[in-house]
Amino acid sequence: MARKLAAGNWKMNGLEAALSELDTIAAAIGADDMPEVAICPPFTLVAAAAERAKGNLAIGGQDCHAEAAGAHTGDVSAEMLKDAGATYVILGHSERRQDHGETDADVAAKVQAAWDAELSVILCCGESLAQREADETLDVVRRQLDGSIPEGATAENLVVAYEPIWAIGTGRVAEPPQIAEVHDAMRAALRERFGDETGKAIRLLYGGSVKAGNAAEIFATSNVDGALVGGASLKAGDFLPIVEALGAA
Ligand SMILES: O=C(CO)COP(=O)(O)O
Repeated sequence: MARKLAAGNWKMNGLEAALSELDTIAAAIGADDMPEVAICPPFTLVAAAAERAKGNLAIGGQDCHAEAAGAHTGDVSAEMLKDAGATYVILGHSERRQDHGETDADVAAKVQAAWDAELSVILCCGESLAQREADETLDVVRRQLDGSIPEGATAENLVVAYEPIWAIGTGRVAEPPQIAEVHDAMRAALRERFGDETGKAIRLLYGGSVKAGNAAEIFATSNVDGALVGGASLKAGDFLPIVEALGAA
């Protein structure tokens, strides 16, 4: 079974001083028996973070353009992330889908660009509160997976993160049975589409108000191979207990 993954998404947070948190995280996770740990800082810190991670810690971007280069003011390509030292990129986060109108087709094009640049993708999906209340969760997630993942997924180039929008930054974490229902369905969909071996090995992360206090319960849930952590990844003191809980799970 693939190594579990604890990934931190710093979102639009972090000035140079935040790299001291990254140093603390990188120093703490040297041991081989720890899960894999990735931090995805804002673009401005990717190169410095990769330099300071010293190979203990994977570094990722939070988005990339679908094209490799060109006249796209303000955008960053997958190849540029790779060049800066990133090995991961988060794509299809609900904040990008909402703030920038990204569709599943847009996300799929970005995933392909990331793969072309040999980055591993952390692909996000998840329903809104209205969709959950309308009992559409499994359909929404299935549609996002079908539409956002191109052919050619492997356990090395893809990680899928289930992040219910109503649980992001709200302190309202999904209940383990709710997480299990979606993760089991995602696992089945991936096995159906990419074959048993690949579908079983693609890591599935839960994201949405993961904290030290709820991490153990989440990591004990069916088909949860790690977490994508927002707010609690900004401070080493908040993030490391989550990493330890994953190691112990
Ligand atoms: O969106 C998230 C990670 O990508 C989750 O954010 P929070 O952990 O702050 O709820």
